[in-house]
Amino acid sequence: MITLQNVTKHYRKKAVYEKCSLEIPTAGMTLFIGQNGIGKSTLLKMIAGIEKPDAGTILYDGVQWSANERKKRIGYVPQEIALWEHMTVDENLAFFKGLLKETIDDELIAYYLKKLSIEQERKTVVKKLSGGTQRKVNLIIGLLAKPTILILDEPTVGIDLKSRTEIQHVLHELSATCTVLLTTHLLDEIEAFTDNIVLIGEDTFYRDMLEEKNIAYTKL
Ligand SMILES: Nc1ncnc2c1ncn2[C@@H]1O[C@H](COP(=O)(O)OP(=O)(O)OP(=O)(O)O)[C@@H](O)[C@H]1O
Repeated sequence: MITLQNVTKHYRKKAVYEKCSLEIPTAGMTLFIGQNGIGKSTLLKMIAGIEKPDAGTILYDGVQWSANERKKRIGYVPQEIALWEHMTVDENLAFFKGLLKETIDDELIAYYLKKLSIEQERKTVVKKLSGGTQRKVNLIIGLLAKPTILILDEPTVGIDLKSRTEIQHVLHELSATCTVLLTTHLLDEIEAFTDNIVLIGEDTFYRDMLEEKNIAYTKL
């Protein structure tokens, strides 16, 4: 269980979270949904340890993790592409592997490249790849450290249906052994990943939509 206890986060005068508490199961996949600007990315960044809450505590299976533990155990895949664009896919993978102490082995990397249909692109420089392919490489980078928690901020934004399906399959598979947390604005993803949905904010559109589709959710 990932537990948020009385978490408060402000940006200048804007209160994004005010004494918020939430329990997120570590089994399976959790989707965070809600309108633009409501605080989904902020929440994921706080769980990943990239942003610090102003007050409150985040516990991982009942304990607080040090910055080092979070770095070791949490894979974070940002919304924006975080790759070296003048380097090839293989060079990027080697570079990011080099920053880590323990990583997944090359066979597993080859497995993900194949599952995501990008094994032909290994020698291509990133700037020549489509946005969708870059996003897939971004995802594999997030998996390199063998995370026990994988956090993805809109992992399938702006990519075609086939690629989205491939990413969804990989995430489903991963969620059997790893906690997967992600944000999405896509209805088909909300319907496909109904393990655990957290609705952020008060907008009734989302609540009505989930209730109409009979999808259970937790409110934050
Ligand atoms: N570094 C920052 N400095 C100042 N304000 C910020 C910062 N990061 C986020 N915010 C503000 O905090 C609020 C929540 O932002 P956040 O990015 O978490 O929302 P979101 O739900 O992920 O949005 P979207 O769906 O558009 O990605 C927004 O009002 C945003 O402008």
